[in-house]
Amino acid sequence: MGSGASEFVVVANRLPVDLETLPDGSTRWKRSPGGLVTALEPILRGKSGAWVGWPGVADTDLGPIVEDGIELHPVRLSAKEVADYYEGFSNATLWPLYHDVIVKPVYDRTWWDAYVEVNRRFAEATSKAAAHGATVWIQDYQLQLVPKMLRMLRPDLTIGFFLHIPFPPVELFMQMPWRTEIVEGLLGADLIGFHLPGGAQNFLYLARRLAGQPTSRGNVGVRSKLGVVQVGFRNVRVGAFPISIDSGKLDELARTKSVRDRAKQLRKELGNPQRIMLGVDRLDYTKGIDVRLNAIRELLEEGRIDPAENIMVQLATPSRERVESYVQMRGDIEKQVGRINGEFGQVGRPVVHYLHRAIPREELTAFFVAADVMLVTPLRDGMNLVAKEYVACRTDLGGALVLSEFTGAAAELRQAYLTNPHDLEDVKDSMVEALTQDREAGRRRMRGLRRQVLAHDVDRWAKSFLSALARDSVAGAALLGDEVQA
Ligand SMILES: Nc1nc2c(ncn2[C@@H]2O[C@H](COP(=O)(O)OP(=O)(O)O)[C@@H](O)[C@H]2O)c(=O)[nH]1
Ligand SMILES: O=P(O)(O)OC[C@H]1O[C@H](O[C@H]2O[C@H](CO)[C@@H](O)[C@H](O)[C@H]2O)[C@H](O)[C@@H](O)[C@@H]1O
Repeated sequence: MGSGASEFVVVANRLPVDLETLPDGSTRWKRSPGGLVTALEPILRGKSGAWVGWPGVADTDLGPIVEDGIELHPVRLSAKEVADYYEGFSNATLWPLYHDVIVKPVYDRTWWDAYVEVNRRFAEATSKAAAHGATVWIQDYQLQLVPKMLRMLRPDLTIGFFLHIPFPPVELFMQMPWRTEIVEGLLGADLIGFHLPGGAQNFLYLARRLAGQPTSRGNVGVRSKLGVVQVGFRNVRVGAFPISIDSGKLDELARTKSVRDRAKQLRKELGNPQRIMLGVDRLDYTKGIDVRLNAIRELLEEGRIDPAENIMVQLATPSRERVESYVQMRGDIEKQVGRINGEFGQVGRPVVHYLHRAIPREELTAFFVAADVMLVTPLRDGMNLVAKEYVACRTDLGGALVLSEFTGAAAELRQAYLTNPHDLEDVKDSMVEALTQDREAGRRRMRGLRRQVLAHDVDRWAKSFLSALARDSVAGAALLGDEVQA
């Protein structure tokens, strides 16, 4: 297969923009949801590379286009492939399996066939876009077979892979009927990145057990002490690179007069309550939106918070709306919101303000600035960029972050009010602590959080991964890894 022109290629299930069809039949590009796009878009813009991905709608044939300075290579998916590969295998098999089986994963052989087929198409499209000797960075669980497929097509490429969601413990991963194929697919990369050392360790163990490859045994560090898997003559390195946000840019945006004025106005529109709690999530069962709503309801029932003075705003971006577990969860959450407002709200003064739509970035920033307590309560989350965004927006050192221990972000944001989302009493106590925190103590916590988020931004994440990828794999392994043992 011939080579293309791009020296640096990002490959992700989604392009950074989705093609949207308007009611009059015309189309326009709209930013894709989720943290992966938030993180990668600024990096690619700075590198004039290419992005291979799905435009978000089925059965659309599009040639390469340039959008906002990024060369986009759309990959076509049929409606059946969207159902089987994206909604099915990616989001009803892998997503729940990798998120602690919060929902039972479905193992369907036709979905697996579609996953293989679509991964092959992504590998072929990437092979066409990448120049000889280019660096290719493959993203996330939807494309775990692409590294091996691409290496077979293009042995000249340097291939990195990053997993944005947790990599599960061996006991759970072993459920997967195609577990060996997935591990071998990933081993096609030169460097495999995870958010946390735990994910990297889980993978090393499985590479030994399922692929039968010798691996290093020592602990993997954060951006250091990479693990190594020996695959024939190749050394595949494995490491932890916690992702982040463009903290400087968000800090700047949060300081603008328009955002600060809008934050004040939002407080007024919400009835100037003493405390505003905020949740911002894709509407996903991993995010623990139900956990925080249950906690609020019980706190109200117990009289520990006053509904006239403590309100909550939940911004929920629509997500994976045709996947059964998402349909059901939306119904459950909307019922919970209705119940709380029915029991504790007043006419014109609900306790929970719930919006099911995407909010423009500037408006979202104003919500972060306006909120006294940010509620981030996932049952499991790879990282959770929202937690970091809230911190970056608190230029005034105000606010408090309640953060689930089961997010990747909790490993870095130690001054948050950390909580176990499986323990409702603990969540309630953390919320009350955050709502009633002493001003000075709160400022100290926020100062510590901001130090972490501003020093470790998305640029540092990308540079740490890409510079490790650039290091010669043999010499790099000797320098960075532990001794390799069978
Ligand atoms: N502009 C905008 N961004 C949103 C909205 N809801 C969530 N996001 C962004 O989507 C990203 C979510 O990332 P993360 O918390 O890591 O969770 P993920 O959805 O699982 O990727 C963050 O950058 C959020 O700011 C919204 O309504 N509007
Ligand atoms: O593309 P969708 O199916 O609409 O889903 C949106 C994205 O969700 C996931 O995001 C993850 O990546 C974030 C950045 O690393 C991380 O902070 C978060 O914890 C993850 O859940 C998913 O991994 C992406 O592939 C999706 O595009």
